[in-house]
Amino acid sequence: MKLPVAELHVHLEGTLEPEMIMALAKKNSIELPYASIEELRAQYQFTNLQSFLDLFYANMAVLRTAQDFREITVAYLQRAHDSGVRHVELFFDPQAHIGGALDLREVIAGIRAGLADGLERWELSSKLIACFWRHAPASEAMELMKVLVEQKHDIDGIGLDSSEVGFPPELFTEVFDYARAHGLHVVAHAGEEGPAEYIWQALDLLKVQRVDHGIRSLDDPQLVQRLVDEQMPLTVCPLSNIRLRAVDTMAEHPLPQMLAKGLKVSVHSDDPAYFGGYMDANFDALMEQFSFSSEQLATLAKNSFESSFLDEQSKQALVAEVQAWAEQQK
Ligand code: HPA
Ligand SMILES: [Zn+2]
Repeated sequence: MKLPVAELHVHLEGTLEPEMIMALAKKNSIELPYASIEELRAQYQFTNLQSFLDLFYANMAVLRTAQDFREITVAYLQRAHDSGVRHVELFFDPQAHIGGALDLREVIAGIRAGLADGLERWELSSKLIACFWRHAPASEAMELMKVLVEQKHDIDGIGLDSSEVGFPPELFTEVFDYARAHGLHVVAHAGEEGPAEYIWQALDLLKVQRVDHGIRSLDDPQLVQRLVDEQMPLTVCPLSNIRLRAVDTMAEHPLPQMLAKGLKVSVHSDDPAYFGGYMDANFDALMEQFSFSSEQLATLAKNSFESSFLDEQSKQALVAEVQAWAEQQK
């Protein structure tokens, strides 16, 4: 039996494997600046978050039809299912896909069709979260936020992603107020490269229900205390942190320290096609370095379900499966 987990921090566009990028470019007659898959793969050397985002945004332009979105969603869910994932809360970047021929409604319909396929084929449940770009003006996010609500687009929540340093959460206070007032779940990337101060802002101004990454919280003991007291979920992405140089080596990754402090951490894959793998690869890398006990693994898995936006009954059923897994390890 695989360790059952929830994937709460994965960007759909970050699951586009190089083979899919080349195939979609060909199908949609899009010229890529790479002659071969090897040339494309050679770009996957990142020095920081921005160096990754530049490639990530360029590559996602190959997505042009609702069917493209459906197919990449199903391909991801297949991969997630294979690695023990039982529930997914999927991010996508609407601002990357509007302005062209495709309507936002078709993008969301394509993703939702893929998510429905996943439920039918693998009983994999899901939520969909639209992330706003923090490098774009907050006024643009606000306009889009209103469109999402007024036109009743089928999303479960909103997030905040892209370039972090220089774009503090406070810029998006109004957007998040609006989302909460309309019953949407709210999460935000904070403390990946940016300072602990951005995590305070995400809590106090955006009033988020989860912090994505949050590793820089360890710089601020008062913040750690607050996060522990509130049992605020932090979605940690080990391979992402290494590949984007937020952390130098796996040996220095703060996850064991975060667990030991009683922070509500869980493990996620962020942009698995870019960072060296899916949920299983993240756990393998952690195990190789830290040899976590089955109790520690069960805590990470239990946290992932408890941090999700599933209803209480579903959470309890999945947590019971984690306990059954832990029993089997004895
Ligand atoms: O790790 C990330 N950080 C910020 N924005 C992102 N968009 C995709 N992945 C990321
Ligand atoms: Zn992310």
